[in-house]
Amino acid sequence: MNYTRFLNPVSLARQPSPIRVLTAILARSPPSMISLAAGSPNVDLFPFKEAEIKLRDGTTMHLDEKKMKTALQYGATPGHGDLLKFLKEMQKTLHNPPTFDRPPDEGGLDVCVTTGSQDGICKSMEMLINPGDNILIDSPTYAGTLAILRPLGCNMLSVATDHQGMIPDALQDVLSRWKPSEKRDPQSSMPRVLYTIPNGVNPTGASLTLKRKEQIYKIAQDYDLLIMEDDPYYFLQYSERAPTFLSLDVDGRVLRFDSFSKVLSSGLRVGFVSGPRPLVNRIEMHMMASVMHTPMMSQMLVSELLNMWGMDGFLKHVDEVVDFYRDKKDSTIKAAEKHLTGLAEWHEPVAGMFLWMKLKGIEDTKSLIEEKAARKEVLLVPGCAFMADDTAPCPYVRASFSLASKENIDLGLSRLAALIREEISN
Ligand SMILES: Cc1ncc(COP(=O)(O)O)c(CNc2cc3ccccc3n(O)c2=O)c1O
Repeated sequence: MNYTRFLNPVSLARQPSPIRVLTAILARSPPSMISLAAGSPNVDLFPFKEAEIKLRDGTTMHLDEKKMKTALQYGATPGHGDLLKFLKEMQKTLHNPPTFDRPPDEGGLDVCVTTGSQDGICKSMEMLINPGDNILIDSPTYAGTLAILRPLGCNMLSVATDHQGMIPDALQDVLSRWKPSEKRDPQSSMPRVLYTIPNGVNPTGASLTLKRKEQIYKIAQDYDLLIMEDDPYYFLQYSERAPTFLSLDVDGRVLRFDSFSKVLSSGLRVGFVSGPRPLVNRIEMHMMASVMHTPMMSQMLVSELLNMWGMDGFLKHVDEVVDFYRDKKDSTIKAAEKHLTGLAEWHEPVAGMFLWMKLKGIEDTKSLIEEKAARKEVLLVPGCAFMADDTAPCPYVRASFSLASKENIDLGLSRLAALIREEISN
């Protein structure tokens, strides 16, 4: 893979920070090394000494003085060592990437902790995209990614999706404007990046089948596309976890974004990007210049928990989380069938926390939701929020079933039904 063709001038201009280089040298030096280099504050002056964290399962996690000092001090940009080690083992166990043992300059797999997957996606788009570039995205897609892309001035080429995610034939149709051979023409306007959410799509709740992933990966090979696999709902799949693009990635063309937000904590802001070393290295240099690293306290809490639980313990917790969301999904579908049959259409989600509904007889849901629904005391997200063109009418709404009680989901959907009846009778 020629990774340089994917990098924009800003990313190509990035250099490792001299201070971070010294930090890395110090990290691998013997205790006899005398450092007069880093401008790090003296941790003995920090007021925080140690911590006991009570877990819901009745156990306790203890941050002793040594761990507390590490958690309170500057750390390495790629992430806290113990956490990074666990994450790399996790990727090997769950995805067995073909690039795992490849040399770094040949696209060997690397991992960098990010401040939520949002941070990784944002830094990656700011590494890859130039104003005027064409980029391929799911339609509909995550509003947070649209918010990243809009200011970059690129052309978002929407690829149709259905209840099984991105449609490979639709992707091929969008790309039919170009010849695959144009991948060798630096002046070509052909897209270089494909962004997709493979599981529990936000907002549709759809998941790509393995067959579709294989078809999409083949198209990405034909046109030399990078695949950005944004997968925060990977651990929220209601049935067996499907193979990922990372597990198919024989070329080193996948940047995968994982997140602990849906299973451990969203407020700790711990995610991680996995992908070819030449690309992850550029993200790290951006991280050095922007925030230096994801907060060490957050990383320490996640690292201590994962290393205490081990992979089996973590996946046991994931199973409990999946049981919760599957049960909430079931009660949401029951309520939708009870109140919205004939008024709306939907597919049953197979992962995640969202129900995507098309309201019948209503051309655009924006004013219905933002003005009238609020008066009925029910809040959803209008479908236009998930569209590259958010000015076009959109008959869809997204309902999230993660927080509301089953009773309130039932009441909320009954209020939505009353609202739809009023709207279509006018
Ligand atoms: C597909 C996809 N990719 C990346 C992310 C970011 O996850 P993180 O940075 O790892 O925590 C998300 C998070 N999605 C949302 C977050 C959110 C936060 C406050 C309020 C509302 C929110 N709504 O509605 C969301 O959908 C996502 O759905």
